[in-house]
Amino acid sequence: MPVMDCRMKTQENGRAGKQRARGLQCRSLIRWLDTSMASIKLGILQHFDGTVLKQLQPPPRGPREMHFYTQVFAQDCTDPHLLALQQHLPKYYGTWSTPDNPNELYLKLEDVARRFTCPCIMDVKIGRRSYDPFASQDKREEQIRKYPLMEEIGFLILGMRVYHVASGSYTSHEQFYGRSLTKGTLKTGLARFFHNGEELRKDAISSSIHKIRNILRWFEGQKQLHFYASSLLFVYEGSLHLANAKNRSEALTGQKHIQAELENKNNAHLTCSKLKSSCGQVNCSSILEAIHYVRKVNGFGSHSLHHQDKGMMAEMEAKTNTDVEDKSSNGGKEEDVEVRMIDFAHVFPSDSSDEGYIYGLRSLLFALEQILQD
Ligand SMILES: Nc1ncnc2c1ncn2[C@@H]1O[C@H](COP(=O)(O)OP(=O)(O)OP(=O)(O)O)[C@@H](O)[C@H]1O
Ligand SMILES: O=P(O)(O)O[C@@H]1[C@H](O)[C@H](O)[C@@H](OP(=O)(O)O)[C@H](OP(=O)(O)O)[C@H]1O
Repeated sequence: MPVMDCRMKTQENGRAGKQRARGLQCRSLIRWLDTSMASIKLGILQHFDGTVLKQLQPPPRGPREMHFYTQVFAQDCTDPHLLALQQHLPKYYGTWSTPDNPNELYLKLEDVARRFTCPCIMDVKIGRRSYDPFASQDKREEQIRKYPLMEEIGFLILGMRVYHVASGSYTSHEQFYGRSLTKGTLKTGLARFFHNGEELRKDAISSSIHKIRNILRWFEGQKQLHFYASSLLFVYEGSLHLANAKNRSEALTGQKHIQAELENKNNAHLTCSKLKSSCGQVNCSSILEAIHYVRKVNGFGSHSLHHQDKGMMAEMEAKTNTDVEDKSSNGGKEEDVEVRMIDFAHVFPSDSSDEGYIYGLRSLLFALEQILQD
């Protein structure tokens, strides 16, 4: 995989174009991996300590998202709804920046795909409207034009990447794929995410349904927040033999790996160890193929992160233990899949149920249940 020094080799409307627009400039410490996935909406900066970095968007979006994560993961948070919401989000480890540009902030988040060896990933925007109540008329029209069926269907596939077992490679679909789906083709379009070229991964569908139902329950029980243009991130293990045997052993080795990385925090020569260790097969690269890398060097990004890293280790440990316990109590099904809420640039306080998001979740559930039945 050729590594290019920050040459944005992608379409301007893709992820890299956006990052550039947001001012992510070439620095000797940040590299861009050349990849055919570049135009697909499945990318984010990754830190070598196992977290991902989401650059703060320009105001009001970025500060709003940061405020949301800060509120939900506040140490003194006692709000039962917010506490219950934590399990459905990537964990938040505060903000991050480089010493040479302390004003350029990133949200430091748990990498939801990290524990998977051959992660199949799908990003689905949820809700009947993908613009918030304060959006300009132009913005509304632009969003509606992109997917006029959003109101009726309640969700939109923004991108997916599926591991095909026979070829040992991935197939990808970018945003235009989701936008092309109609009520008539929606189920087939969605089912493609769960088809590995040989069989439909009904286990992954069932686990996803279970997780979506939990998120739906949270939404049905709360009246304080409304989410617009927010997504669900789906991840399941694409490698079949790993999917069966993975949880117990890999959770433990993954934990050891993170520990080793954190211990080597000041090692200037740390390279793509995650890539090598998490994905042994040549064609079986992880989400890392579609993302930027942050190379760790002395002092790079280590300021004010020490306690967060420790916190992360403790949480990883707890998570690992939970994984093992959950696996023994339910056969491991739900733990084979991640369904997490992401992208909170348009979350607003309210005093009513979020009917738009609830509609989207029910619609998505209905489609997945239909796929299983069919
Ligand atoms: N915590 C995470 N773990 C793993 N991958 C993530 C995580 N958060 C985001 N991603 C990946 O990064 C992509 C972009 O994330 P996100 O939607 O939050 O960014 P964004 O810039 O707000 O996107 P947009 O505004 O275009 O919808 C997601 O589609 C997903 O593939
Ligand atoms: O999928 P695409 O075609 O890339 O479209 C983008 C997508 O709808 C984002 O969700 C939206 O950001 P918000 O949800 O934050 O509005 C962005 O708005 P923008 O063009 O105003 O950045 C759109 O361009």
